[in-house]
Amino acid sequence: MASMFIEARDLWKIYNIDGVESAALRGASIAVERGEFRCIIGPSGSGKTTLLSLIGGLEKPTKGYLRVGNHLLHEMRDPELTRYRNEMLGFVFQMFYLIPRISIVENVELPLVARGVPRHVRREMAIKALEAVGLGNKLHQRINQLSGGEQQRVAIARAIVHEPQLLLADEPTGNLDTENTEKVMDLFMKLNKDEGITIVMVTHNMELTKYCTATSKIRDGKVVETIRETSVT
Ligand SMILES: Nc1ncnc2c1ncn2[C@@H]1O[C@H](COP(=O)(O)OP(=O)(O)OP(=O)(O)O)[C@@H](O)[C@H]1O
Repeated sequence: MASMFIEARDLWKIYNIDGVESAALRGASIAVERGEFRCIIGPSGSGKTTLLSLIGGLEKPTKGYLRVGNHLLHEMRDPELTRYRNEMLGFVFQMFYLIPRISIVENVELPLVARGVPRHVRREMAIKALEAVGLGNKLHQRINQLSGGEQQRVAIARAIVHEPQLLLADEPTGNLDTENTEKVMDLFMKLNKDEGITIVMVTHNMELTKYCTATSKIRDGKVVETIRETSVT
C-alpha cells in the first residue's frame, strides 16, 4: 500500500439534513497507483460523487483514513485543503462552467490568475494546454462559437493548465454525443499516458470502462470490487 498514490481506508461521510443523518459513504476503501486511469462506476446515489469530492478535498470525511501523495486529507483543515487542491488537482465536471463573455484562452488562464502567475507566463501556459487538447487554433474565439465537445476540451485545458498530478472527472461526457465522448476519452488517455497525469473518473457509462486501467464498482457507499484492465460487464 505504501506505493499507492491514493489510499482511502474505511471512509465514512455522514450528512446531517435537518437533524436526520444519512450516510453517503459507509466504509469505502480504495487504492490507486500513480499513473492510473481509474473508473468509478455504480448505481445512482451509491456514493461515487461523494468519494470523488473527498479525494478532491472538496468535502471532509466524517471518519476514516484518506491520503493522496503525502497529504493526509482526513487530518487537514480548510486552508490546507485549498492549498492541496490548488497545487495537485484538476477537476472536470459534466457541466463545463466556462465564462461566455471572454475568449477561450482567457477562460483557460483564469485559474492561473488566482494562483498569481504573471500575465506572460499565464498566456504561454494556457496556449500549451489548449494545444494539448487540440484547440491551439481557436485561442481567441468565444465559448458560444464552440460545439459541446470543444467546450468540454476547453474545460479540460483549464483543468490541466497548472500541470496537476491528479485529474478528477465527474461524468465528463454526460452532456456529449458518442463522437465527442470518444474524443474526450482519447484526450484523457493521451494526458494519462503522455503527461503522466493520474485520472479518476466517475461515470454511469459502462462503455467508458474500456478506456480505464482499472474500474472500481461502488454500491451502497462501499467499493465492492475493482477490476483491472478489462471491461466490466
Ligand atoms: N451535500 C449533501 N447533503 C446531503 N446528502 C447528500 C449530499 N451529497 C450527497 N448526498 C446523498 O448521498 C448519497 C450519495 O450521493 P452521491 O452524489 O455521492 O451519489 P452518486 O453515486 O454520485 O449518484 P449519481 O450517480 O446519481 O450522481 C445520496 O443519497 C445523496 O442524496
